[in-house]
Amino acid sequence: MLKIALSGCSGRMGRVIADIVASRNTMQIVAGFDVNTAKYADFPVFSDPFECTLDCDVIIDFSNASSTEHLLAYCEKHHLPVVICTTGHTGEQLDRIRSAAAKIPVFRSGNMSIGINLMTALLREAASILGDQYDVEIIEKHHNQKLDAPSGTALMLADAVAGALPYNATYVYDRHQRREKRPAHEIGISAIRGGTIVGEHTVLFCGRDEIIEIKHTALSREVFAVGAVDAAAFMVGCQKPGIYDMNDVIAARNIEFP
Ligand SMILES: NC(=O)C1=CN([C@@H]2O[C@H](COP(=O)(O)OP(=O)(O)OC[C@H]3O[C@@H](n4cnc5c(N)ncnc54)[C@H](OP(=O)(O)O)[C@@H]3O)[C@@H](O)[C@H]2O)C=CC1
Ligand SMILES: O=C(O)C1=N[C@H](C(=O)O)C[C@H](O)C1
Repeated sequence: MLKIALSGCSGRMGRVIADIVASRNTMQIVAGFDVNTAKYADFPVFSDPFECTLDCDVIIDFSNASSTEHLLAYCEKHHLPVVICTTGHTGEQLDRIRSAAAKIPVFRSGNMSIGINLMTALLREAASILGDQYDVEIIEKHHNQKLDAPSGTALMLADAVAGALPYNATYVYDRHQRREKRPAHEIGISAIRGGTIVGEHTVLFCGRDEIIEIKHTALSREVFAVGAVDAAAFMVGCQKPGIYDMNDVIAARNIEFP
């Protein structure tokens, strides 16, 4: 039985994860960590991971970027693999994640759905073919409760495109004070917030007289939750310190993207 501790257990994603784990007989949530300790689940919830003395095999984290450093200290102390799904990290927080990966297995992805991870492969292909003849713009849409912008996914998609372009792209998040034509070699990233949109990401390659759009729509939070639970099972199997992402989980299942 896989024993999971769930960070951010009282939040939107935490509650979906708890339902999915409860529906599987190979795993259980033994503890939750959350600043909000209101009772939503049938496992104990701790406001600080260090208060928890229960045994677990892996941590899944959907909380807040400000809690990552403390959570990593706990994982390092107990030598536990961690699946970080939280987004909105600063450069410093990302450095801390990388330094933890020298000691423990760390999984990190801005999006846990198979569809978005396939999309990154399609984007790499498109960017390498279209090169510098097409302007790249990314539009992401999310619910009005989301704290960070742009989304972790939008940054992940931008990185996939940028890595395949023949130039060093600059990311541009805001044009409202600029009074100039759109320079080449930019990737524009726009964030829209409203209502209950689960998550929509569109990447546009805009050329002369034609536009190619590659778009992903998440219709429920389950797509992320299933990916996170699969990643947790994968991380318990892989004992080596290092940084892992959804491509490692997909490869382990023998699914091949181009
Ligand atoms: N990688 C992926 O595929 C996905 C990533 N996400 C990311 O996961 C994170 C959570 O999303 P979501 O569930 O919608 O957000 P919620 O705000 O619904 O849930 C986060 C939970 O964590 C709690 N929390 C806030 N600060 C801390 C802290 N310092 N320590 C412990 N717990 C804390 C919140 O409490 P309170 O409400 O009281 O602040 C809340 O209960 C976000 O960063 C989001 O972008 C979301 C979906 C998919
Ligand atoms: O906060 C969310 O809801 C989501 N966050 C992730 C992100 O920042 O990309 C993933 C997903 O789009 C939902």
